[in-house]
Amino acid sequence: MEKQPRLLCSVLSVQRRPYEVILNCAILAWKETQTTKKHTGRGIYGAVKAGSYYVPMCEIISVQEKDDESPSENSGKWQKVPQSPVDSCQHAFTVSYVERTRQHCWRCSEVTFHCPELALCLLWVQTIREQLALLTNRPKHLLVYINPFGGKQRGKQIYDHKVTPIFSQASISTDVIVTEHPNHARDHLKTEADLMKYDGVVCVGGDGMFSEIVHGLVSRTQRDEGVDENSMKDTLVSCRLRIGIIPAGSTDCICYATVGSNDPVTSALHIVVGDSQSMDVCSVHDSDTFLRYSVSLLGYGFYGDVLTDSERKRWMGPARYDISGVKTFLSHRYYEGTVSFLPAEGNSGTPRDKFQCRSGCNICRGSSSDKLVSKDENNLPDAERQDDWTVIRGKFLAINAASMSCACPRSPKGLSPAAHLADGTTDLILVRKCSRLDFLRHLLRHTNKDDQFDHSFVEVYRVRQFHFTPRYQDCDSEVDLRESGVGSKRFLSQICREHKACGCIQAQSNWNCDGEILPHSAIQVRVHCQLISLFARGIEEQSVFEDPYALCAI
Ligand SMILES: Nc1ncnc2c1ncn2[C@@H]1O[C@H](COP(=O)(O)OP(=O)(O)OP(=O)(O)O)[C@@H](O)[C@H]1O
Repeated sequence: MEKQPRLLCSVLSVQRRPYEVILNCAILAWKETQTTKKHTGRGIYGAVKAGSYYVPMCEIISVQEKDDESPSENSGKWQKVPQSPVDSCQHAFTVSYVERTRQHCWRCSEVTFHCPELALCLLWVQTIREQLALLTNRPKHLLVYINPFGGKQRGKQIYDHKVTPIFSQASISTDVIVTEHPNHARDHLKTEADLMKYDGVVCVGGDGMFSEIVHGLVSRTQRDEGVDENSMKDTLVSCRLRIGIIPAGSTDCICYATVGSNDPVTSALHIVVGDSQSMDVCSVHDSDTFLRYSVSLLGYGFYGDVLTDSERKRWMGPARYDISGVKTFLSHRYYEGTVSFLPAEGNSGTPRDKFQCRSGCNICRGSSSDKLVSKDENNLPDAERQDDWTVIRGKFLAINAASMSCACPRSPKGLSPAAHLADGTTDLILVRKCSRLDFLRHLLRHTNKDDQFDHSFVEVYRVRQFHFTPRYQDCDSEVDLRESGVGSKRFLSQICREHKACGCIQAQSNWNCDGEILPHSAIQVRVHCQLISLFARGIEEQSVFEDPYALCAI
């Protein structure tokens, strides 16, 4: 970090002890002037030095003058007579800032500085406010959608009690819409919302609610920019507004991946400080028809079947996922088809890398130029591009595309631990037909720390685009069928598809698209690099901070 010139330096008191307080445009630091052996201060930013503390300017939430606490006003009680100049500091200001606690959670903390004179107190308040005003990435006006029925139906309560006080402390104004039906937020964003008024859109709910916001905002942006969503070849335009998620759902997978926890206060603070985390979005098409966007997981076979079955058991509540999971596992259905994909080349790493996507990830940072690359790809003749495609045919128990690790408390490392949030790729995981025991071994790897992909029947590829065609929609395979004399089998499975009640094995599954059923088998998927941006900063590593005093030019 570069040394910054001091803006202010004074001796002020904190909890009746004198501190040298320094402000520059990057940090506010305070160091005890008389450290005693007994007192071992804890740096707010981790262990700095005993009695030394600092907060980066970008993590200060607000500064307020504190009411005068002169002894004469506290009448009727015994008062301590001021012994030293520190005791006589009657003017004070309070700085609210972000403090890190356990498991990537943030809290709003405060420190009050007492000043000997009013003029000095006002100077500190004014100077800190001027510095905060220079942080132009902070939102001032937000559009908020609350799903009152997400998760445990506590969305409104969470917003009113935990988020509103933080937004008002940071002087953020809001327009709040409590949704009245599914897709209310999506449709409002798509057609009605006056987006120019806002610096961001916030959803209070779970992953389903976030998906609504993504669909509304991305579709609206393409419409405003004259981009045809139905055309696979068109490069989509990135959204101007950042999205904030206040977790109030049942899984909150996106919050875990982008913030590291599902704590509403932490998410509110990431919004207040104006964090920014880009994210890739996959568009899913069936020929020239746009179907959906996906940001986390596209799953065919096992995960498609679990979701389809669990939807029929909604009345069971969250237990339905476990019951459908066991049922689907026991049915051990596999699906035939053709997967073709365009592998990611360049510096994109591999799905088997040991390092994970974390705050400030170099691979994601280096990928921002991929937006331009993918534009150029559009200009290549089709024949040239097809040479780069890889085609795999087979029988699969599961075909998954993870655009992020998909880590959550149930699967601490996720489906693809090394997947990146914003590198313009998705990790395509093919689980070929194997025994039930082997498939169980594979599923168990989602819950432990062993290599997910270290099985002979599992293949993984980092890709920019992929297509899937189920066998009976695949023209080539008709030839295979005739040759192998199983035409009657095809005829039967067609009957079964049309008459599901017969209970025999279905030839096709559905796609699970970020937890929503996509009733299509043949799809074409393209990753759009960094199409959206969230009020988040990725999962932070524990870092060693420098001595703040070394950062202030004397
Ligand atoms: N007012 C509403 N009434 C009924 N459904 C709604 C309403 N508003 C939004 N929804 C729908 O509720 C669905 C689920 O919401 P949400 O994602 O907030 O919670 P969840 O499903 O419990 O959490 P998660 O998606 O994390 O598992 C969303 O797909 C959304 O479209």
